[in-house]
Amino acid sequence: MSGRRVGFCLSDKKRRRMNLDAFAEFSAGHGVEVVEIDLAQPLVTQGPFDVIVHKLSDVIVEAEHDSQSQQLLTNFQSYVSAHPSTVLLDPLPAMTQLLDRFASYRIMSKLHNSLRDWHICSPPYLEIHSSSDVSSLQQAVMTQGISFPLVCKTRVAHGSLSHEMSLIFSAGSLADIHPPCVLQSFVNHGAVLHKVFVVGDRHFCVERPSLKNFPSGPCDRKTIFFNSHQVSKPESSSDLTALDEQVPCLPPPSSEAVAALVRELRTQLGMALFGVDIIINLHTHTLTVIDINIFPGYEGVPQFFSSLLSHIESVFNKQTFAGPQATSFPESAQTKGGPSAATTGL
Ligand SMILES: Nc1ncnc2c1ncn2[C@@H]1O[C@H](COP(=O)(O)OP(=O)(O)OP(=O)(O)O)[C@@H](O)[C@H]1O
Ligand SMILES: O=P(O)(O)O[C@H]1[C@H](O)[C@H](O)[C@H](OP(=O)(O)O)[C@@H](OP(=O)(O)O)[C@@H]1O
Ligand SMILES: [Mg+2]
Repeated sequence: MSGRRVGFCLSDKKRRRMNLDAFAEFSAGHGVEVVEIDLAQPLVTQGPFDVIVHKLSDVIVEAEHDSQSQQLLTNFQSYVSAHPSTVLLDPLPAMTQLLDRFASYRIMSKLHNSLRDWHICSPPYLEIHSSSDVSSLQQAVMTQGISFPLVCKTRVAHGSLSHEMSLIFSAGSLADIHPPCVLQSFVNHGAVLHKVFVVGDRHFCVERPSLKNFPSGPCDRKTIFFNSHQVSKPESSSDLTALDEQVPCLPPPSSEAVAALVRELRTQLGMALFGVDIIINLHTHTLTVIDINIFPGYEGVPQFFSSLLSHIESVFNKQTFAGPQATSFPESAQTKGGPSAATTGL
């Protein structure tokens, strides 16, 4: 793959979290040059690029209200429009939709239809666009079939504020929400989260800590405010994740069902780099999708670098054989997962 150039456009935090320097070294060993793109400088003087890998979520969200960020985004979009043979991982419209929980939860809510045979669903949820009185909220919650406890999450699905959420136990506590937000029925799942990390046509399942079980139904308990990064990171351990009583161990989600889910989401989203958070309903054993993330951290996936480079190379091959407009990716052979991650064929 000599002479191939891959541009990366990441925040400093994301660049460090991903260890881009190590990926650049790894890629150089395969004849692929990794170039860090400076959004503040003209891209045309930094290119050309065969592929651009980016996580512009910061810029996209800030561009809503900041002219400088809007200019950076416009510069980027102008370059991409002027260079149609440069493949974006992932396309901006696809990424933008996942920055809005209203949009991503609409996609999740359709899964039980498209994946009916696999008994895959997502919890009932309600979009709260603006503030209203508690009795109207209570009525809307009941009409939508949202059960208590429920989880309140910000509409914006990216950045530190997006991980601040709350567990609400009764109608009276609906006064604690701050619209715009979503209210999603809480599902008891034994404090185990299954993170599915997708890289092109491969995916890896990683178990993580998760919120513990709570008694179903409304109860007179104060709202619990928490940050999701205190709950479901590999090292997360708190009163919120420690089960109050032992429950039977649930089997992990079937690899066939996860493969069907990933196939469906890849088609729906048109993306190659995303994460899906799955829990298993303690009572029905239903595979329940609670979240979708763009370009996640892939922590616990030792095959991330090789899978990302393999996917980038599949894009190169597609470009070579099908001309510069090609952007869909071939299925590729699977490799066995590492000790902490499992891959299943698609
Ligand atoms: N409907 C739900 N039922 C049960 N637990 C839930 C539900 N929604 C969220 N949780 C718990 O809260 C945690 C964070 O939720 P979610 O993944 O939506 O937040 P997030 O900030 O988007 O997370 P991240 O971006 O880190 O994946 C989950 O890992 C899970 O432990
Ligand atoms: O853009 P943000 O900060 O929302 O991206 C998060 C993402 O939402 C997930 O929280 C990632 O965690 P995992 O799903 O566990 O991979 C975060 O990855 P991290 O490695 O930075 O914790 C993203 O930052
Ligand atoms: Mg999540």
